[in-house]
Amino acid sequence: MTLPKLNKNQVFFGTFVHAKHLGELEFLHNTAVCVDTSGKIVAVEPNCNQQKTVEALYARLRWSLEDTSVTLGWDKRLFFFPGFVDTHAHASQYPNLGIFGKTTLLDWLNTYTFPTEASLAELPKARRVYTRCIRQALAHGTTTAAYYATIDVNATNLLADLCFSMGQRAFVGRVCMDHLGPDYYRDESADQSIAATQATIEHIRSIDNNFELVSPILTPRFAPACSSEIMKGLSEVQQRTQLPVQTHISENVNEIELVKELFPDCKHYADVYDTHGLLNEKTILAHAIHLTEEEADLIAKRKAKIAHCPCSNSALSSGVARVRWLLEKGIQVGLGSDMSGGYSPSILEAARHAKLVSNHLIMPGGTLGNLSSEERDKAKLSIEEVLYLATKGGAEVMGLADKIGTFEVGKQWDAQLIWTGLVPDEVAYDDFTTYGATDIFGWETPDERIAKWVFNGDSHNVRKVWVAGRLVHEQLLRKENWMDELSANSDLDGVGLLDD
Ligand SMILES: Nc1nc2[nH]cnc2c(=O)[nH]1
Ligand SMILES: [Zn+2]
Repeated sequence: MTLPKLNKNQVFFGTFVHAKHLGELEFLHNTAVCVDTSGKIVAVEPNCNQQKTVEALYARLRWSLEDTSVTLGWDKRLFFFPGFVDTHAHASQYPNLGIFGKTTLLDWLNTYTFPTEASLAELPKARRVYTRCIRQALAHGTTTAAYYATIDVNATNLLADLCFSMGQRAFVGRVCMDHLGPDYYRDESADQSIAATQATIEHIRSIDNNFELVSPILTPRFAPACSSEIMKGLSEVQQRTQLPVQTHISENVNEIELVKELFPDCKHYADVYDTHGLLNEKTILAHAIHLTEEEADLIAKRKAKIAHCPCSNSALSSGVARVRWLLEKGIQVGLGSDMSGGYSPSILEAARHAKLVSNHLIMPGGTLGNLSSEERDKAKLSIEEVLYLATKGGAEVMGLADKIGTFEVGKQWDAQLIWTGLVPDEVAYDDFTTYGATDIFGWETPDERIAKWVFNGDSHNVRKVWVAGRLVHEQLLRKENWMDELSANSDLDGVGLLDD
């Protein structure tokens, strides 16, 4: 199968905001973005508030009004933003979002994670979980995600099917782990694990021949859960297929000790992946918190990428990754929700958290607290920088920078239409209307509006979402009578939530 063509060309009018370079947001006002039937941007035209510019644009493209569908975003509460890229998410852990107690990585895996992942071998349950996971990700503006599924081939294939049918761009990985995991959740052998991975690759090829929307990704869970044989086997598959690879690195201090014990001949954690042929420009490494200088230099040399997962790193008290340090070494960095080490499906949440933990790093008592004040200011990430990581940075990490991440001719229309409430001139104290959590009064500068969205925005602000030109999410406005509806349907899930 391949993606069917759209039946119309499309033009989007309004304000477009994107980050073409680290630390810079570009605002394109009064602009039209034209998208052809393959979902590709073919023109980005300024001054389109003028009729004659629009007419000339249609003439140049040889498009007629009848063959073109139009989305108007002229309202000053609206702007288009590139779809978010989640470079690290465990779709199979979605039902556990927010559930982690006081655990840290290794006991969290055994207590919450492995039992949940194992339970998804039951396909109706997997369908329910994966459908909600994708729906929520799209509703939060995530147009592309690198997903871990489970060790189960059928459930992993189902995740790929759902991404394709719900229209999310995704890498889907069947988790490989033949070591240390519990008896009930472990591959039987390296050979079985590689054969199962191969089965998922073939399945994804059968639904998306050229991996246009959904691609397999080789997924050794992390070094402690993988034998040398499994890692070597996956490296051979990669050399044959050129597929991307995802895994974890240097997330937790106990995990690092375990890696030292298990691989005594390797110099360090990064060297484990390197000596097994898994450290290269197609590798996405999640976390990378406690890397040594030597490891970071090796990662930079191999051009491997890093998924920064600040919500997870805070939730599991893993530590704070030194993002500025990684970027200055020339390593490409994106953001990951790391559901459900992370508590939220939202990459906007990851972006704001990335900003805040970069502040924590340099506070007195923080890891870099002894730096000079000039160096400390430099280590902090700005809003413009975290929005870059959430979009173009993520695209680079996934090897998709030529396709997504910004609004430029030649890229795919992967976008979200953001709405920020505008408080009316007159508000009464007994008016209970809210305009989302981002109250815009109208006097804010464009940068300030973006800052308010980054710190208080959520899925309520995401009006529409497109992937490859296709509308994949549209916000349904809340019905006024939802309370009546709940009491009329008292068997609805969740109604008695507070009773027991
Ligand atoms: N955060 C996180 N780290 C891991 N390391 C190995 N497996 C996992 C996982 O599922 N989540
Ligand atoms: Zn993870």
